[in-house]
Amino acid sequence: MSAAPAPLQAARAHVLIAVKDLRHAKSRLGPSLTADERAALTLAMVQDTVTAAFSSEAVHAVTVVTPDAVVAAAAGALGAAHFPDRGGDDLNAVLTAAARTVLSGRIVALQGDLPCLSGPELTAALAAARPLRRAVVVDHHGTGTSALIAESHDLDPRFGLDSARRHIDSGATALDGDWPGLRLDVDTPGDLAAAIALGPGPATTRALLSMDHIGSSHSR
Ligand SMILES: Nc1nc2c(ncn2[C@@H]2O[C@H](COP(=O)(O)OP(=O)(O)OP(=O)(O)O)[C@@H](O)[C@H]2O)c(=O)[nH]1
Ligand SMILES: C=C(OP(=O)(O)O)C(=O)O
Repeated sequence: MSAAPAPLQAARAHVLIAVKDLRHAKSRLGPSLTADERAALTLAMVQDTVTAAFSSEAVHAVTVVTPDAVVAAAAGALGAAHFPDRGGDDLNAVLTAAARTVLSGRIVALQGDLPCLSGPELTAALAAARPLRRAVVVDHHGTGTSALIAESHDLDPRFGLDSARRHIDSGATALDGDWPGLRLDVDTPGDLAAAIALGPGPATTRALLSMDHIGSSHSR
């Protein structure tokens, strides 16, 4: 990625993607996958999410917030920076700390399990959020958060149960764009089936193809 001139770079967003230790991630996919498959799929979805984020012209940097060296290395190979999470803090505390290390500008706290995300979707969401102090992209279930967008000092992340409601109740405006890939976070076997139907990115497609009991002939 070539460096943008400073004013343009300042107008673009910094994406933060939190990912927990791969051994513990995506436990709700547990019944249909082995532990190794779950880790491989989690990593592949992070890779597709990072790749899609970098393909958005409204993004100038991506940082993964993670204690996992494998995630940090794989995201680093795609150009992402690493903010180490040494444990002891919850997700929202570690996201707040990461956002504060980015001194100014727009932050997108983005889920890392968006295998169908496209760059144009993220560009459109960031454009819709531009006039707003704080904005939320509600996930496909209507209860969770795919993305929280705000200035770095003002992120106030409230991820977790019913986070869409808690972001809205704390002042974030829900964006209403038609962004199926941005909204489709994969936590359950049903979400995974929906992602396979929509068309996951290449890393996720490759991971699924290696799991012949799930299998996928779908790719973008
Ligand atoms: N760095 C970091 N990321 C976290 C932490 N807790 C959760 N996350 C990430 O935040 C996102 C939402 O977290 P969860 O829904 O709790 O976890 P998940 O791995 O997606 O799914 P489940 O294990 O099925 O709950 C996921 O990308 C997680 O990897 C944490 O303590 N530190
Ligand atoms: C933590 C959240 O995500 P998930 O859908 O992975 O539970 C959330 O939506 O706030």
